Amino acid sequence: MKIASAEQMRQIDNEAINQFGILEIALMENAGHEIAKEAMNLCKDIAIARQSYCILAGCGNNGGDGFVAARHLMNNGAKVKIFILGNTEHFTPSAKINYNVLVNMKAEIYHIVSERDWNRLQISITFSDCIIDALLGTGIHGQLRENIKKCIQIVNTSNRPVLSIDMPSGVNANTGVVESDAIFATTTITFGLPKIGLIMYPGCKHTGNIIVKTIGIPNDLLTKEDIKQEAIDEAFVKAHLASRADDVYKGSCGKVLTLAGSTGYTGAACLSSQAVLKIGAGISTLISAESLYDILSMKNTEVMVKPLPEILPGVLGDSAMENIKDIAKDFDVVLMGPGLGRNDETCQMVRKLAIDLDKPLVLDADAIFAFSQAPDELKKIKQVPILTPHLGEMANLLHITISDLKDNLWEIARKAAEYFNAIFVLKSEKTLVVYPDGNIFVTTVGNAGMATAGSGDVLAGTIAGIVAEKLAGKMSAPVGVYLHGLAGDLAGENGQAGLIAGDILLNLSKARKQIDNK
Ligand SMILES: NC(=O)C1=CN([C@@H]2O[C@H](COP(=O)(O)OP(=O)(O)OC[C@H]3O[C@@H](n4cnc5c(N)ncnc54)[C@H](O)[C@@H]3O)[C@@H](O)[C@H]2O)[C@@H](O)CC1
Ligand SMILES: [K+]
Repeated sequence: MKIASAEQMRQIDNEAINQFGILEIALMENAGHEIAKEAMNLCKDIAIARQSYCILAGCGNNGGDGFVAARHLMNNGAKVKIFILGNTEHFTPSAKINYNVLVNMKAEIYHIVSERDWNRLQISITFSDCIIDALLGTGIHGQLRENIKKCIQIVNTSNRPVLSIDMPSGVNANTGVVESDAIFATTTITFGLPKIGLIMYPGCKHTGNIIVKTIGIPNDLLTKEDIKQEAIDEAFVKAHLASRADDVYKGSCGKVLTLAGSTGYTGAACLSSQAVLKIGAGISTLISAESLYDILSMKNTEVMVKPLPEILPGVLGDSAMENIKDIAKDFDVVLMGPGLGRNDETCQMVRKLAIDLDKPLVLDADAIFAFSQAPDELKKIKQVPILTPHLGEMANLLHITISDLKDNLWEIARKAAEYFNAIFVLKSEKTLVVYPDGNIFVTTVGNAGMATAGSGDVLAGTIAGIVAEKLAGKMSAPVGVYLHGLAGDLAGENGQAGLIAGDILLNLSKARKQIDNK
């Protein structure tokens, strides 16, 4: 499913209204109806006449959604109290209409002004079965006003179920940034498309379950090409990863040549070349500097190891280059970089190989470092390469600081992908896959336990394996990112702290089965 910024969502709403002729009030009605249904679902263990709701509303359309929900809940027989924060003179027209309806229905409405109002709010929250958060949606701007902040703090310490409307109030819809406070929701019901801030940190920690309702917005608007962000979720992977045929043989399942490892870093070579097989490719061959051959062949059984002449103990350089080019002819994909080392000659070899080989390439770790010494060389690569930097490696490649990169991550990543004509898998707590055409895919799986040595090596091998198997085509990088994250989540079921890269490796086939089976 695509994900939208606040501006894109506003644009979609406007087009639904102005081009398709759907009234704003109708969209709000649909939204409010869905909210009421979900609220009753959250309270389904309580008889409807005993259900008690506390609706916290701002004066924008988010509050308006809350007013419609209040009406539907009242009509169903639930007890509803509505608390309004903000200046009612600033009601949006649609919020005002629905507020007036509630007044006509003699709904229990309180405007939070005095200390007494705050006390009443506190008590109502304590005794409610569900709080509906209709304070702020995509219209948040600037620092939170003090009354909203105070209200959020009361909700967050109440220990009651919370249904947030569109966004957990306080989370920036464009970035996921929480400036000061934000509601921690049990469920967030969002409209049209999920907003970027629901997917990114720290916003994603505030959402609880996310439910998306399209509220009658025409599908053409929700799938427009100019919305260039998409979540990598189960549906995405199922749509893009074809099933393996029955009549395959190892050669037809994809062959990956891995150039990885140096003295002290044989583990990186093993993890990446083994991940190639564990994710499903048929053949994995690892190039080794000759003095590492014994250890690498001891550590690998299914991966074939080819020793080549070295320039220093455990270090590959010019002397291996022609051999590698020759060997690579038989492979579908070349993966370079995990633990390969940063010797000048190694770096030069990596750059020359990447430019000369007319093959799909996955460049990780030290291969990315090699290009940071001459970034423009990346543009000479014949096919669109996949680079898998973490934020530090990306900043180093672009010769900027990590904090500058973080401040404007999406824009910088988009520009870099376009400039270098490369696919960037930007590894962080929310890994992004950025394409030269500006499309960004954001993963929805993975956990903090995966911040562990070797996790990136497994990812590089996973992606190379998926590219080689040719079942996910242009979407191999996001599919690989998802399967790696899912494998990490499966491994994390036994505890996230202490999860090691080998655990992710072991769970790759299970992750893939989970996608194939469902
Ligand atoms: N436009 C549409 O067609 C639809 C909009 N919908 C709802 O409308 C929402 C967006 O509505 P709006 O654009 O009116 O915006 P919001 O209702 O999200 O926020 C605007 C209100 O919040 C206040 N506010 C903004 N920043 C604040 C801050 N830092 N501290 C305290 N108060 C602050 C403003 O004064 C204003 O009252 C969506 O999130 C969604 O819930 C839905 O009704 C579906 C249809
Ligand atoms: K909200």
